[in-house]
Amino acid sequence: MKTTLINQLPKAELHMHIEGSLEPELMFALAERNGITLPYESVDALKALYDFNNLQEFLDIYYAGVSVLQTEQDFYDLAWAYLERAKADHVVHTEIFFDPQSHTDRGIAFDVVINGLHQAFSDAQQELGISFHVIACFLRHLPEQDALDLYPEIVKHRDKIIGIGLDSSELGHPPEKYQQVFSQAKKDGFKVVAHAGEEGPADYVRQAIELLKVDRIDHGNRCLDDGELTRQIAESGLALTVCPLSNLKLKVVSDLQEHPIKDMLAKGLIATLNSDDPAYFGGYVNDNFQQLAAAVGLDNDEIITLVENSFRASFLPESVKEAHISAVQAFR
Ligand SMILES: Nc1ncnc2[nH]cnc12
Ligand SMILES: [Zn+2]
Repeated sequence: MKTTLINQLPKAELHMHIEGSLEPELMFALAERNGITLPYESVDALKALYDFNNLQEFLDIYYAGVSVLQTEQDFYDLAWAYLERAKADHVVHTEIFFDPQSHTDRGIAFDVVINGLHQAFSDAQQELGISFHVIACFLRHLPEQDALDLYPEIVKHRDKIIGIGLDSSELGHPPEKYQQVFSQAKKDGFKVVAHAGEEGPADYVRQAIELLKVDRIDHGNRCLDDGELTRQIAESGLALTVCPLSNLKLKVVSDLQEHPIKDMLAKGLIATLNSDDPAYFGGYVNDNFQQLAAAVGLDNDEIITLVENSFRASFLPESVKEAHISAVQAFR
């Protein structure tokens, strides 16, 4: 049974926005705790809005939702809720994104955000046995100067942050816009990743690789439009963090049966499966595996390869990666 295999496999999750794990029930609870009135009548009224035609329609709701996150405890509770779900899905390592500007731009101190998140992840490492890395993403719809202004805060917390990323509205905001801050981060020894080729063209994927020198590509679906680029990515071993239910909900694919995951694997790409914004897209990582497996007919070998890839593509030390990969190989 695929469901049993998927549930039992120890896995890493490499593309999950912590703000995108804010379930409607927690949003309402935090709103009440902080004396905030949400512009939605009820949890059900909010959920009814989770019907998106594109990335921007989702982002508008996602940025409105973060208004309830005010204190260190709020960020702790948000992260802890995700970690309990991750544990249930047998996630043993997670590399999560957060969007600092979505908080600092409304007056929440960077320290409040990172300290709350870090405490939850440290506690989870002890109590739930889940290791973690944290990646701070810049919002690409904002000017690069805003990212440069924020960057010293990230450096100040470099003991808690492994890398920087690039997310938000992709079309019209190509990776080339962010070369300065990415080259500085690279020089400073941070890992660098970028969302590319989710809605944007294959050329944005090429820019992320050549201009930002990314260590991993988030989404990357549209690289498939360019055969030569796809071959280069496969040859270089650069991994893609693919998010099937996100692709479906944001209409990157019109039907899960049309998801290009098999094509990606057949072309030698190191693809991984992830939940992106699970509270908004209808499923955590195992739901992504299960629904995709059912839709495109993934066999056991392909499922195991995708899980092996999750460790291979992680920023864990090589020896730790190898130990996780051996544990996964035992399922072959
Ligand atoms: N899927 C996604 N694409 C771009 N930015 C995001 N921020 C949160 N989820 C995102
Ligand atoms: Zn994402």
